[in-house]
Amino acid sequence: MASYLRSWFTGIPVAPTPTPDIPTLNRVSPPASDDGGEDTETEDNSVPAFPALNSAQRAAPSNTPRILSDSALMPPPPVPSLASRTPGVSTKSSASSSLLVPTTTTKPPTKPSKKREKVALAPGHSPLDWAALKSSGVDLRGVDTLMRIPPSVLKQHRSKDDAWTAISNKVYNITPYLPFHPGGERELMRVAGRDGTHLFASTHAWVNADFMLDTCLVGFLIPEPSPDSP
Ligand code: HEM
Repeated sequence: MASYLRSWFTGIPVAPTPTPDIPTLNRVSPPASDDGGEDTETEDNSVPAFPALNSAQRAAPSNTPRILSDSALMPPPPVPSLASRTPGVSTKSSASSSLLVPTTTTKPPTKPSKKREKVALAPGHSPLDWAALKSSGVDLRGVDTLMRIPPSVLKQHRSKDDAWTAISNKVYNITPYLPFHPGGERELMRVAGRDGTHLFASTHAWVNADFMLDTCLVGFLIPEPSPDSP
């Protein structure tokens, strides 16, 4: 066994001692004599060298990292026209590598076309007050039943105290909502007596008119009936 281990550690193959009846090729396992034969008396207890004397580690020149000198290092990439730059002046050729603010940002921002006015609502007319009024059970429709309303009928309701508008084919009485509208009465009156779907959506598409005005529903917008129809 000892000779087997020694050959494994040192890497030097131990020449098998061929015996007449055992072919050399079959000697893959330690020889039977290792278990307690003649080798036990001459057991080798010497500690093998580590790394092995003929190992690749020992063969390597040195594993200490080599400190490269400046001349041995890869040179940095050339900086185009950096040296010839005048501070504060943009050069077209070095526009991509320049640290200057792009010229496009020096233009003043264009003014918004329309200014949205903030409207101060009267006390007691906050969105919460409107929600409370809606759920109070007070009649906000002003009509007994829901109706089919053609544009000609809608047109007749365009005064502040009797204002209707159509949004997505639903006709609402907007009179009670006028003092609660965050955009102001004047803006809301622009859709009185007509289809306000487009103006409403272009102003605040995120507002849920159906929810805001559900208790103000008076009917549904229908196409104008032709004069010939009965
Ligand atoms: C007809 C039903 C309408 C309802 C239920 C309604 C409802 C509302 C609501 C809830 C807000 C507040 C939105 C928010 O804070 O984000 C608002 C704001 C506003 N609405 Fe309306 N609106 C209506 C129609 C209109 C119309 C027809 C116009 C203008 C033509 C208009 C102009 C505005 C404006 C300018 C604001 C902004 C107010 C601000 O920024 O403080 N609204 N509206």
